[in-house]
Amino acid sequence: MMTGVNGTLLVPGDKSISHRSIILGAMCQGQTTIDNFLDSADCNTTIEAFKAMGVAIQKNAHQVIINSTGKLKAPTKPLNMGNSGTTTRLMMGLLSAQPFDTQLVGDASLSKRPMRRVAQPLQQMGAKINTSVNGTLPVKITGKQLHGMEYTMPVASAQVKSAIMLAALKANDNTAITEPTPSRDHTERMLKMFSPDSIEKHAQLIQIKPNCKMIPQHLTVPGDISSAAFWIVAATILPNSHITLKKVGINPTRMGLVNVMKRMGADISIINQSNTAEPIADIVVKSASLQPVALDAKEVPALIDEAPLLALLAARANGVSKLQHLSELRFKESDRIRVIVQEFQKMGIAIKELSDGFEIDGSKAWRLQSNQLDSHQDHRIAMTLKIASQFFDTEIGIKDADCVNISYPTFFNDLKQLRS
Ligand SMILES: O=C(O)C1=C[C@@H](OP(=O)(O)O)[C@@H](O)[C@H](O)C1
Ligand SMILES: C=C(OP(=O)(O)O)C(=O)O
Repeated sequence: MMTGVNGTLLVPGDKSISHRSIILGAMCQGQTTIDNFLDSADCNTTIEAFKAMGVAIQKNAHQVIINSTGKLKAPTKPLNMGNSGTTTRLMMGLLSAQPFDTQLVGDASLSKRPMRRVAQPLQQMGAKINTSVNGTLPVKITGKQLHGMEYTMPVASAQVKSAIMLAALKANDNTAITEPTPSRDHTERMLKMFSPDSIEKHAQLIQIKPNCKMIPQHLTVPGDISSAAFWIVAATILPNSHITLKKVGINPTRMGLVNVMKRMGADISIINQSNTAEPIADIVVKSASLQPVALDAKEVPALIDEAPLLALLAARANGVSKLQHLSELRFKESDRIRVIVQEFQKMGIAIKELSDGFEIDGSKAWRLQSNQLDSHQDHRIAMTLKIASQFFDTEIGIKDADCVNISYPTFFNDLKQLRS
C-alpha cells in the first residue's frame, strides 16, 4: 500500500509579509519586532538592502528586530537584489522618492525579469529610472520629489501595486490606484497598521495620502499559504494521507488554490480561524480523487505562485484540464509554463504547452522517462517536482534542488517528517 503524508506541521512564515515587515519597519522611527519572520534567501536579500542603507536589523532564532531612524542613507555600492522579484519591485518604488541615487543588480534569473511594468507608472509620478535596453536589471534610480497620480493598473500585480504605494507615501500629493482584478493585499493591510492615516481602500480603489505618521509595530507573520500549498497538494494526491497545517495565513487574496481544489473534489477543512490584520487558521487535508478543472481569469492572481502545483493536481485528475490565463508564469524565476511542460514530460505525464498555460490529461498513466529532473533553479519548480516524484519507487534526482532556500529552506526536512 502506498504511504502518504501524515501528521501536524507548522509551515514557515509568509514570504510576502516578511518582505513588507522589513520595508515598513525600516520606514518608521523606533523599534519594530517581527516574530515568525521567514529566514530564507529572498527575505534576507531585503534585510541586507536595508542594512546597506544604514538601518540596524538583528536576527535571532525566530525574531527580527529593526531599529531605524525612519530615514535611509545612500548605499555605498549597488544593492544586490539576488533572486527576489518582490524586493526589487517594492524597492524601486521606495527608492524613487529618496534624496539619493541607487543602483539595483540581481542574479541571472532576476536580470531577465521585466521591470518596465514598475518603472513606467513610477515615471508617471516623476521618477527617474533607467533600466537596461531590455527593460530589466541593472536599474539606476535617481532620487526625486515625486507627485501623486491616478493610475489604473494594466496587469494584476501586487508587486507593481505595492511599488506605487511605497512611492506614493513620499509624494507631494495624493495617489489613487485602481486594480481591475484584486491581487494580494498585504501592503494595504500592513500599511493600515503602520500608518492608519495614509491609506483608504474602497473595493478596488486604493487611496494613499503622503507623509503621514509611521508607527513601529510588533507583529507576527502567519504561516505561508504558498509553502503550505505543497503539503495541501501532497496530502490530496498521495493515497492514505491526513495532515494538519497549523497557523497558516488564509487571506482571501491568497486562497485561489484551495478554492480551485475544492471544485476539483479535494477534502480540505479550515478550522480554528482567528482574525487579526491577516486571518490565520489550521488547515486539515485528507486524500481525495479529483475531477478536471478550468480556471477563470479573475481567480488567477490569488493562486499565481501555486500554478505549478495546479498542473500537478490536473495530472492526477480523472480527465482533461485546460489551465489558461497563466501567461504571467512566463515572467517568474523561470518560464514556469515551458519548464513544467518539459519536466512533467520526463515523468511521462500527458501535458501540452498552451500560450497561456497547459492542457493536461490526468487519466493517462505516468511513465518515468528519466530519473534526473531539473529545477531550472526555480524554488517552486524544485518543490513541485519533489512532490511529483513521490509517485515513483525509483530515486529521482532534481538538479539544483537547494534553490528551495529562496522561500522554504526546511522543505526537505518537513517532507521527511510528513513521510515518516
Ligand atoms: O507582492 C508579492 O509579494 C508577490 C506578488 C506576486 O508577483 P506579481 O506581483 O508579479 O504578481 C507573486 O508572484 C510573488 O511571489 C510575490
Ligand atoms: C515569483 C516569486 O517570487 P518573486 O517575484 O519575489 O521573485 C515566487 O516566490 O514564486
